[in-house]
Amino acid sequence: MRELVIWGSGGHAREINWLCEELGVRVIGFLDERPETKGQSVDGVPVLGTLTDIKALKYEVELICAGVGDPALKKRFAYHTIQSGFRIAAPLIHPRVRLSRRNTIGEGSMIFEGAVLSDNIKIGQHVIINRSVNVSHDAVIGDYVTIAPGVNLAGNVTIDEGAYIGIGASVREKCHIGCCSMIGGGAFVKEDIPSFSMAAGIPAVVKKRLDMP
Ligand SMILES: CC(=O)SCCNC(=O)CCNC(=O)[C@H](O)C(C)(C)COP(=O)(O)OP(=O)(O)OC[C@H]1O[C@@H](n2cnc3c(N)ncnc32)[C@H](O)[C@@H]1OP(=O)(O)O
Repeated sequence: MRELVIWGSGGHAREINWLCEELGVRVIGFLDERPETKGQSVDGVPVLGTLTDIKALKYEVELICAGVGDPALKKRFAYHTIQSGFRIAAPLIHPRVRLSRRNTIGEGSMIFEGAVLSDNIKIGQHVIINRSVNVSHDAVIGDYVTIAPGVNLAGNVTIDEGAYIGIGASVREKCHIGCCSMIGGGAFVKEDIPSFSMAAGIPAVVKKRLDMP
């Protein structure tokens, strides 16, 4: 049986734990940098501390770094996990996801129930595709991207590393969303969005520039 440890112990980490229950994958514990959470039990799964606390499990468990929605945090967790010599988990895909065998999905990524990913789609590492997301043909989704529930991406959309697509947003065909940008919930993106921008509304317009991490 696969055994996993999940970075994070909040709502999203708990949803991954549920996904793992559905897949028959055993979650050994959560990791959380906040010292006060160590030793707590979340949905019956222990919070183990940080990577230092699970050194003995290095060659036994796979790590999920996308246990939080924030792309920058995912990236930091992944950096430390790889530096410490732990293995990143193979993708987690809910049994009720539809996807073509011509799609590629990077390690540490996950796809939740009800998502449909049609043909020739490339998904990077540590990507979250949440429930009921529709991804159309030829999309390219970069590392650490988070796509919230109910998002619709039309054909040939490109989303660069570290972008966040808010709940229920839709993106028109061939649009490009730049690195680390955020799209507000419910938006309709009809033009390219530059990197490090927050865009929202129908149609989506850039509301503010975001700081580089
Ligand atoms: C299972 C789960 O729970 S998954 C999580 C799902 N949650 C989401 O997807 C959340 C999506 N988040 C949002 O939509 C947020 O509003 C964000 C992240 C895009 C922006 O948040 P903030 O940076 O705090 O934006 P802020 O409040 O400063 O707003 C800036 C401007 O954008 C507007 N704005 C923010 N979000 C939206 C939106 N979704 N639609 C339209 N306008 C918006 C604000 O009204 C404000 O406009 P103004 O300058 O004219 O007054």
